[in-house]
Amino acid sequence: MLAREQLPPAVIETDHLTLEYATDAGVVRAVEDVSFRVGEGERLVLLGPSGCGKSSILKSVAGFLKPASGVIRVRGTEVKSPGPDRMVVFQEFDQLLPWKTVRQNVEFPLRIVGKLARSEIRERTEAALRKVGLERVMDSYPHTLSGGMKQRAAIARALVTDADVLLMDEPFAALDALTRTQLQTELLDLAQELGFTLLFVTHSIDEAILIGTKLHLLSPHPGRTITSLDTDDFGREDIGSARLESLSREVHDLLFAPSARKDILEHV
Ligand SMILES: Nc1ncnc2c1ncn2[C@@H]1O[C@H](COP(=O)(O)OP(=O)(O)OP(=O)(O)O)[C@@H](O)[C@H]1O
Repeated sequence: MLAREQLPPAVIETDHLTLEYATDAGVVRAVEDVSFRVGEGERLVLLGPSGCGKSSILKSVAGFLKPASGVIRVRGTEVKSPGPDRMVVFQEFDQLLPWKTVRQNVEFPLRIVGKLARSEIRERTEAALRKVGLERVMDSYPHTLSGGMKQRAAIARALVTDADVLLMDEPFAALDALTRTQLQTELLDLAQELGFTLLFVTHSIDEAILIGTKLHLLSPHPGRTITSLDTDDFGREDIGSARLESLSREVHDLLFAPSARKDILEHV
């Protein structure tokens, strides 16, 4: 465990976050009293069963859902609305508009902001596409790209606004196992190369261990913190190893076998 002064500077912090939805049947509490901290360049994965509030937390960090209580800060400033510093990458990268080229898709957020000259939009778009290695397909349409290239385009679209915080909500959930593994690896390469800070949601334990430098485990509805785990020393070389399998089993028990929690938490 690092002393607080050795931790990388905080990028995202939630402090006793509680999230609720008003419905016709009354108030639904989705998340209760969840606190976590994501440092510069860290990848924190929110992991928990369906309905525990992972997407709600992501939405609230993005600025689309106001806390019922508690605070969210990004680089020390309270989040009150969406901002260009943090971008959401949705499932299967389906925010890419099929009728626009890769270049047009990536420049789209800059056009919406509407403050930049055409030449600057062009320069920034091309720089973002070069960063993710897509300069060759700038003028292609999304349906002609591989899954990996679509992911790169979606990330370029986030980076073009100078966002250095990416929020990803189960981006690989609907993909076949092989493509999923390939995209997980690509995401890790990009994260290392570009150094963005990542908040990632999944309900796959293996994916969480592979992608995350930290896991934040949530209990079933309403989501409360079970524990946080440091998984920085697990990487792609551990895929299929006994070490990863053993951690994966422990995480499974923490999530789904409350009776096992006490023993496990005593030695993690
Ligand atoms: N717009 C909404 N209105 C009312 N209730 C909602 C709304 N969105 C989510 N909820 C409820 O909040 C709880 C948490 O939902 P959320 O989608 O955040 O969970 P999740 O952990 O991301 O689930 P999954 O893994 O299935 O995507 C659920 O009980 C859900 O029914």
